[in-house]
Amino acid sequence: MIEVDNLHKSFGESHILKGVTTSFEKGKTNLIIGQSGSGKTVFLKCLLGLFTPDEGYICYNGNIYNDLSPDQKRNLRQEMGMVFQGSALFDSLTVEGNVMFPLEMFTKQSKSEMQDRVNAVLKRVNLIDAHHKYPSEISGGMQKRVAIARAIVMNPKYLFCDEPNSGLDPKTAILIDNLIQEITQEYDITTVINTHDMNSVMEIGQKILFLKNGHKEWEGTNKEIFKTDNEAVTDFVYSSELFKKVRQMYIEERN
Ligand SMILES: Nc1ncnc2c1ncn2[C@@H]1O[C@H](COP(=O)(O)OP(=O)(O)OP(=O)(O)O)[C@@H](O)[C@H]1O
Repeated sequence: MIEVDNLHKSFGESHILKGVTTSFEKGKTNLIIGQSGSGKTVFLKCLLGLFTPDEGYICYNGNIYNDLSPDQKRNLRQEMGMVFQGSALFDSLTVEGNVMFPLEMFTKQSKSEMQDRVNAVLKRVNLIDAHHKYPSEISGGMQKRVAIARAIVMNPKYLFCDEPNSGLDPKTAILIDNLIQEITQEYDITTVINTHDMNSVMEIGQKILFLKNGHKEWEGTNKEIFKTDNEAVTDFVYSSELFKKVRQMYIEERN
């Protein structure tokens, strides 16, 4: 579980995060949504320990980050997996090499232990015959699977994903969303996902945090987002005609 209390972050005169308080439960897919520039990436980077908040704190399974020693902070970072926007695979390494990379960097496992672990996670993301291919030789959806395999190879307690669906067709996007949700539940990970994708909100938004101009405008579940009367949320979520119609149908069904 991650608890965030009164988080503030500024860059010079620009006050970006303005007192965000929220929590993300483990075993759940937690989504951060909001318009471009609302502070989602800055918030995710604070959760990753890449930015130091100016005020407030972040607590990981009961441990306040600021109170940890440098060694404890290093250990905590190794419990975090990250799926970057655009996958960020190493072009010069094979699929297997990409997934093995964190094990080689951060563990003292033998070659055969690492190989077993790499095989297991590649199998888990349904990539069984791409071990020796290079990123340029596989599809965007397969690259995302490799990125997810690499993010979970160290058995993380926390998984952060920045726009995991960007650049994917809607069907592949749903498969990737479902895979992230299954893995989150299976391994009881606290997963936080930055997204613009309204399909993701509806499909896997077990908890949704809506940021507006750096503050928490609304939070709730994908079921609750249908019912909310918060104008900022409805303006944002139902900016497409399709979703306006879906909401209307839902309201009519309820009445
Ligand atoms: N390192 C930085 N230094 C200065 N300003 C920054 C830095 N990182 C982000 N910002 C500013 O913080 C604001 C919020 O940016 P952020 O990237 O968090 O938005 P976002 O909600 O993720 O947007 P998008 O959906 O477009 O990715 C922007 O005005 C951005 O210019």
